Amino acid sequence: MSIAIKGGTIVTADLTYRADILVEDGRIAAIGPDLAGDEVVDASGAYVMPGGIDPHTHLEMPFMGTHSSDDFDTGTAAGLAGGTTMVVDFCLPAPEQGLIDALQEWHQKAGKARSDYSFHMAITWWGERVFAEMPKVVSEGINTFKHFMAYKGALMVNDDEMFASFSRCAEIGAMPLVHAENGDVVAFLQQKLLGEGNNGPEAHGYSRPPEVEGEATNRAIMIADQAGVPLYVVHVSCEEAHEAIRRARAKGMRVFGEPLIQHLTLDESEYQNPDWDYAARRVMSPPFRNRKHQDSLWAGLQSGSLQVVATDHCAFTSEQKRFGVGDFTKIPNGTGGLEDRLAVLWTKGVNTGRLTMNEFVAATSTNIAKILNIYPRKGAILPGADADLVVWDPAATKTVSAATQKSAIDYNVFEGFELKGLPAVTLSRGKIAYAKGEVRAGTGEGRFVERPANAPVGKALSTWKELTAPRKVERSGIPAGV
Ligand SMILES: NC(=O)NCCC(=O)O
Ligand SMILES: [Zn+2]
Ligand SMILES: [Zn+2]
Repeated sequence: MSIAIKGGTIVTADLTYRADILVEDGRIAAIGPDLAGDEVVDASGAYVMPGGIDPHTHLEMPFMGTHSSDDFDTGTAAGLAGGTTMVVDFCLPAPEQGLIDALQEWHQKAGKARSDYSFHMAITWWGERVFAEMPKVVSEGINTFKHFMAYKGALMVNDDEMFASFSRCAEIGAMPLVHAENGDVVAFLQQKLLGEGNNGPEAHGYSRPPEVEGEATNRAIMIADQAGVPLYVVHVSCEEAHEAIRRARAKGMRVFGEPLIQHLTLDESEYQNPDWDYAARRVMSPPFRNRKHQDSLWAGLQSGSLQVVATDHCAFTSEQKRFGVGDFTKIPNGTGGLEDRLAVLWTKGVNTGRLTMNEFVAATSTNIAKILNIYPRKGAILPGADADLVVWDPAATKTVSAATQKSAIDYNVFEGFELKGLPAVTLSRGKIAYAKGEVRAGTGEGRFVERPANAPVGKALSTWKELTAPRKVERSGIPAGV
């Protein structure tokens, strides 16, 4: 069965033009005028863009004594309703657990996905087994390895482990990711604040100042450079971290930065709310920052020093957040955003003139497809690409409300936001997955997307590192005794 998307304006990362799209067998079969299909999607007055790719989600994540409440079913339903057609989640091996064993567990969980998905593999401990299994992970279609520099005593890895893992990534054509916060300093500040009686959600922000993020980002960049591998910094929230990335890129280093839609649009005043639940629902790491940091992140997207807008969707209910009453360090860290990422970025970015429509597509889809080495299968509107598309109605409006969301939790951090520009129809591999407010893709219809190793930037960097590696100077006529 074929579908013709007719009358719309195609918006990609580099072009805006009027054309129809014919979709057949899950792929884009043709782009041009007057195309016909078995079914027609009317896109007049709308933009047709590559479906969003969210490279940072935690669905059914085991964390802080509980599991995040959106699983691959509700999480990907929320994504499709918001125009996101692929998520990349994090596979988290338990202490001493093998990577391949953990991967099997994550494949099991993701069997419920309604949209396509992939995984990053987290390095949560270090040893012979992890070293040996990393290439197997790559042969299973995963080319990224995540390192937490925070969450001391849980997910955190130390510098020597990071250097060993980054070096292994360089050997096997993979790319490391980092959650960059100095976990030792955060752990110290948490205890200090608690000791001083500062136990509410606002103390979460005080315990993770921008400096700890900036320091860790600089450190990760240095370690990646010494290991000879590109680096992707997740949830960049502040000028200090952005500055480190900007400086590294200006020196020719291959470093990518990912701000979140939450950090771009919500600020630290949220933690001062007198309602404990309200503030706790917004506890995530890094925490929300002030206006100066938000302006820095927007400028990074505009200038190209930051490339991707993600969500870090890790949704806990109010009841789960209450684990931390009396001790902010026990509030499960994480917020939602999958359903609203595109519409909030459009409203606050495109409608305000901060971003062009093409920059919007780059930041929500195309750039990450290139970084993760799945372009142009994903992130493109080209013949042969997967027909993951969103028909975007720039005139549609809504007020964000937890009461109408697809996510399983009982609140929304964007509650009350007035959005203009919404998905009308989302297609996932050529099928209508969302239309008229209803998710049509069924549980389990999503597919795992394999991501090959040796992405172009990684290959270029290893060529350069090899060319410029230290070489012994061969000398003749060396005087005796020297
Ligand atoms: N970000 C957050 O607070 N929770 C999810 C885990 C992580 O990404 O650090
Ligand atoms: Zn993180
Ligand atoms: Zn995360």
